Amino acid sequence: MLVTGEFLKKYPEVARMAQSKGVHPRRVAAGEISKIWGHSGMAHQGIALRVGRLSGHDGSKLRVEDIVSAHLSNTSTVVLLDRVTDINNVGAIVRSAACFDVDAVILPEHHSPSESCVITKASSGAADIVPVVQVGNLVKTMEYLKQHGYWCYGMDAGGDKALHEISFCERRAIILGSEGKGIRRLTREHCDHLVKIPMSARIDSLNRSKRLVIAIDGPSSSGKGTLAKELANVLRMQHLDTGKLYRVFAVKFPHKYSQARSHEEIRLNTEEEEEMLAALNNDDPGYYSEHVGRMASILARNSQVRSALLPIQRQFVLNAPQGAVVDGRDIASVVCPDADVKIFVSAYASVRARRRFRQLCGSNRKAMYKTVLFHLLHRDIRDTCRSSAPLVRTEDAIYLNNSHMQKAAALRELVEKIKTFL
Ligand SMILES: Nc1ncnc2c1ncn2[C@@H]1O[C@H](COP(=O)(O)OP(=O)(O)O)[C@@H](O)[C@H]1O
Ligand SMILES: Nc1ccn([C@H]2C[C@H](O)[C@@H](COP(=O)(O)OP(=O)(O)O)O2)c(=O)n1
Repeated sequence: MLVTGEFLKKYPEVARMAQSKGVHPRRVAAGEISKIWGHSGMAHQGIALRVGRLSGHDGSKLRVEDIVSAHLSNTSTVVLLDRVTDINNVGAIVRSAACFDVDAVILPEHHSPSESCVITKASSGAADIVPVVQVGNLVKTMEYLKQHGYWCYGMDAGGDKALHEISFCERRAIILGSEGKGIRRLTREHCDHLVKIPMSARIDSLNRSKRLVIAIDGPSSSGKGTLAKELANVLRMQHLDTGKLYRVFAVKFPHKYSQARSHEEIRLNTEEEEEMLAALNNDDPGYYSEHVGRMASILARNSQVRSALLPIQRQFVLNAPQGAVVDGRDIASVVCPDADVKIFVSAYASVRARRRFRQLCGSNRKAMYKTVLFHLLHRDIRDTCRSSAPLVRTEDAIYLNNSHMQKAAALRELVEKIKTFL
């Protein structure tokens, strides 16, 4: 044991305890400990103790099998780190794991801080409470855990469920990804669930004081609705899904369209407008069917319909005290031409069709990829080639093609760009 004079003055009892165990502290200068320690990014507090390797019950290196067999018949939580490279983060996770009664923290041998002494130090000793196990292959470890009754939950900003919506199984493996990049693709594919933590923490970092209007346009299934919703969430703004407004119109007031003579104004009275606005908060899956989407796209070609819906959209934006994120087809060009930020979101048609196909399968609706692609291409043509307020990319719009981006990455990129407008 090496200790500095300062440490001894502050904690004389530590030296007494060590001596009672047969360990004799040697007094050294702080620099000597720094030299032995060798990790310039991490300070020491004036004491160093050389110990044997962190080990399992039989003195060998601890393995995942040991953890599993020690918790065969009961509830168990293990945490897996997928390339978390920052030692301070590893330390903080091990400390949290000790607080939450986690049975082990598992990390890959490569691409993780490997020296047990560093992990012990960074975790402020919590690594003595929670076993830290290093494995050769994280995915194989997940498979092994699954065979032994564990469910794998990947923490991913693009996850489908929020943390508070998940009821965890009794035996669970929580997978945390690396700083910035998150969980790797293969690891993610082996997760049973992807869970996100609602992102309110980012709001402060954006430090927003200005009222903003953000216009987002893009073709069907480009992800504009998902991005608009998340942005509104992050920026604490109202979200207006104008496509939904057209869908609601197609469901509730198709007769207004069919009965209107050409060039006759379509009128919606106050109650009808309120009914439409109320329906925006109605999550009835009927509104999202392919049939209603097609109807909406057909009605949306008509300039009388567009004129009837325009004041509702503009009023919504005017009434939003913190501003609004509005998504649709003609937002930057017609609804909010003075928007502070304009964004055009796109993705290749095949990618969009796959997303829509998955969405339909996920909501238990019958779908064939080819049919979905066919309808989507038709919708693209209708929405971009119509004479009244077609889908266009305005010159001043930020362009985002998210074909090869996860939802979280696309959101991150937009947040970074929007920061420059704050
Ligand atoms: N970057 C992305 N990667 C994978 N799937 C995505 C991405 N963005 C959106 N999705 C999914 O694609 C589907 C359509 O997205 P949505 O936001 O509704 O598109 P839009 O509003 O442009 O029609 C949804 O199921 C959504 O979860
Ligand atoms: N601002 C808008 C929003 C939607 N529309 C039309 C065109 C779209 O095909 C339909 C349905 O829009 P919606 O955004 O719900 O469709 P997708 O979710 O992108 O498939 O409404 C429009 O013309 N102008």
